[in-house]
Amino acid sequence: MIELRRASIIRNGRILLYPVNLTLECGVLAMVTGPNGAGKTTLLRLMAGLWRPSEGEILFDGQRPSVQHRGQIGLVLQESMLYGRLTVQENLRFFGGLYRVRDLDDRIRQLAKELHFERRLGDPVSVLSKGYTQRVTLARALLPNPRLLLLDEPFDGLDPGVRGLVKDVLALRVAEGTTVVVVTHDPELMPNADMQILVNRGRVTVVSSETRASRDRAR
Ligand SMILES: Nc1ncnc2c1ncn2[C@@H]1O[C@H](COP(=O)(O)OP(=O)(O)OP(=O)(O)O)[C@@H](O)[C@H]1O
Repeated sequence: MIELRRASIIRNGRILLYPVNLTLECGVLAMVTGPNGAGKTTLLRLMAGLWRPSEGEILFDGQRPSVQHRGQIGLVLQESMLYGRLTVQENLRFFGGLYRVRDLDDRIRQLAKELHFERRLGDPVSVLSKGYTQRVTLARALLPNPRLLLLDEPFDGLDPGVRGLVKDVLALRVAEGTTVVVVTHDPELMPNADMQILVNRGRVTVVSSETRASRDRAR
């Protein structure tokens, strides 16, 4: 699905990510861990196409990234990227419009139900708690049904019940074939990850990897 070929990020003469080779197939759940400042978010930005590789290249389905691929990537960074003065519904309508999501109101209702925030659709985002904001941010990323979902600390600030809910939502997307990459400081939150990626001082290492086929065989 996505392949990084000796892709690196250099900013102001500093290497933030050393050249990395990494391939993520469809329907893989990958967990990215590592200390603060290691380069985890930088890796997400690189995969999302927000930052171009300084060296090397990224391929989507074997092709150079295009505008069409951008629409297939859902990205949740630590800042919510929602408009505080707009309601939850208005925000989702706005982003859904950008992504040209079909049957938008139905899709919004469906995601609000799935992520348990239907009763907050009319509230301005600025009054939401962190846990609700996280869920709405995830819904924004899920609106266009992305094939690649990149999440930076999606469990941060969630109570255990909501963490379980978000995990289920992600597991369902993985089962449907979405490739999901989750940055987390707590590996115990992702015991089902097919792939563990460690980032340390800009160096990316795949610690363990299990293909979908081998995972299915083990069941
Ligand atoms: N826009 C930028 N320009 C230059 N350097 C940056 C930029 N953004 C981040 N960095 C640097 O890149 C390095 C990696 O940062 P990054 O945010 O990827 O780390 P992280 O592993 O996600 O950390 P954390 O766990 O604290 O979120 C840090 O030293 C940071 O200062």
